[in-house]
Amino acid sequence: MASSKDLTRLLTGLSLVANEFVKRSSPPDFQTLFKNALLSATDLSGITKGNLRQFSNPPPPSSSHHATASDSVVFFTDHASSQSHSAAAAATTTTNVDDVDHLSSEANRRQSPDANVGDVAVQITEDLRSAKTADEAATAAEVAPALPVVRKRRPRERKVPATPFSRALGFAGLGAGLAWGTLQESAKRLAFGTPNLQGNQSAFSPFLSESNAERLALALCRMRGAALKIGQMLSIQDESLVPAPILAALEIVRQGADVMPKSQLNQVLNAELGPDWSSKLISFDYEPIAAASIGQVHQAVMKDGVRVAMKIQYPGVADSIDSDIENVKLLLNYTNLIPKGLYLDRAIKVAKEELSRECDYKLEAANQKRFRDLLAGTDGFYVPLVVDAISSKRVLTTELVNGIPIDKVALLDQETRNYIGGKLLELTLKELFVFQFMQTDPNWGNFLFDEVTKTINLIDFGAARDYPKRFVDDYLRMVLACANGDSDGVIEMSMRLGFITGEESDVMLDAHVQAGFIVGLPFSKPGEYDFRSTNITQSISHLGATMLKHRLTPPPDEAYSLHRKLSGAFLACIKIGAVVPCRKLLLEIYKHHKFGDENEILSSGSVSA
Ligand SMILES: Nc1ncnc2c1ncn2[C@@H]1O[C@H](COP(=O)(O)OP(=O)(O)OP(=O)(O)O)[C@@H](O)[C@H]1O
Repeated sequence: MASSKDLTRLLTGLSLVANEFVKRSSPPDFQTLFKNALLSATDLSGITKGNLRQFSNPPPPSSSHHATASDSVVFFTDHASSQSHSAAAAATTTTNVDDVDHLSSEANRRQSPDANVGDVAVQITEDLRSAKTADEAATAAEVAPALPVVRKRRPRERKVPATPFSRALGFAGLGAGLAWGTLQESAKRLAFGTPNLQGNQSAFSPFLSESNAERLALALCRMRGAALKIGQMLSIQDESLVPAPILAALEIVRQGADVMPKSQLNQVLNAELGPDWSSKLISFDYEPIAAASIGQVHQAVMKDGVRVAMKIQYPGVADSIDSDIENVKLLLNYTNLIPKGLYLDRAIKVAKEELSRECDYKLEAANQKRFRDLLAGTDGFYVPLVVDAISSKRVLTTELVNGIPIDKVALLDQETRNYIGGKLLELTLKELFVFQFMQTDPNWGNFLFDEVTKTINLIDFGAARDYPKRFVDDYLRMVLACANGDSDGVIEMSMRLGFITGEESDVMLDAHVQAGFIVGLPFSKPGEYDFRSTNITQSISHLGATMLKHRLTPPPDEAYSLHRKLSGAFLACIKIGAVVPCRKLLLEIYKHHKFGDENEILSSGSVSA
């Protein structure tokens, strides 16, 4: 029902604008302010405005460069400079000659000229929709729950709000828009009654209405940066736990952000790579293959003919991580949706650190090279090469790879899905327990399955981190205790790792141990674990509420990214309906693991296969 609390929310949203005024020593001129206010006002009425992408070709950057008249691809055809620039690129790049040769041959092997990732994914979805034979229909029915009906959004071209002020204003507009949506929904419920959705969904607050969820999603797509990243993290959730309208809105967020206009894109490229950046390329496609949370990705062809993906960071997002997250926190606070036991401040601190690392593409390049080395001898995985000569702190150029994103492999045959599920779990266990270095962003788009080579192409290493040896040793002991149903072992290791203090109530300890056993279930029995018939996520969510209520300490810092990744790996197996010999994979790791402190063995628990 419309209440004074809703009005307070509306005012809190608007007060963000006022706050920003007070904080700023030099307020913007009134014309800009008026324009921004208008933009926010437009957003209040649905936040759905924005120009659809229309790529008109600009005048060529110099006389030696030519734009095609037909589409978004611009060709740079200066032959003389092509040779010298190609040589310069080869000289400055840190990849060695073997790597460059390898890059060319790998690229030829992997890049089928006409197909791109999106096409394949769309094709699969189309196949599902148009299944005609009984077999196809049966397969479609089998995978149907794994593919929610998604409303496709046409990408909008909108400038990234790049200054702290324009970003704060965007959040203020969103805050006010959400409050307005809440008022509308409350009024609707007053007149027509609370909608009777399935399960307990009718109990959701009017804040979580369908229109508010969509409003939030579209605003995040326009803002991009840290806020969108958080939305995308939330979007990787089990369908059975999240109400359908919210899930649909989060899917919008997951599909990608709005697109930077060409002028803004060129500004970033010139500033990062110098005005002659195009001299290293044969062509550059101004239509992005993806608009992600922190940057958008474009295809280009290098002078040696190799196709590459250039990830170009949105301006201003790196400098506004702190303020973006504070604004998200403000929004969350006045929704009253955050339970106390979430220790939001701690989670926010960790998120800020992770996001600032992700904005440093030099760090990402280093992570990617490290993973490439670590996985060099492992069958079934491929990490694309980094092209240092066309990379900087805000631009990352890597070899272009093909593949179907993991969430879209549901229509492939069972054997292939089992293979992919097994490979994903093998990789996850290896990263943590063998490499002690993990890519912690479980976004399904980061794993591209190439059907021809049966290889999972891995991309996006911005969120990679090391785990200390002692943490890894104890975590492995804890996972084994969970798998073996050993409650003393779970409690002992959880205390050592900092998940509990030991002073918790019996209710909390019991919930903690039960949650551990549920997560350990796939590893508990010899043979194959069938992720198609699991209810891990539902069981955990019941215990989660108890744990949030009775928790005495936030989880250790390492746990945030780690648990995001582990649950991402499980959810991927559930989503694709894989059947995986989980215990065998775990015991294989355990058998070869060298514990740092050999004397300290797990108090109980067997390692029988
Ligand atoms: N080397 C590549 N080959 C093919 N496609 C790529 C490559 N690099 C990036 N992409 C495409 O661009 C998308 C976004 O790239 P990436 O995940 O690296 O960006 P990000 O900003 O870290 O994204 P996110 O917000 O998902 O974390 C990928 O999902 C993929 O579709």
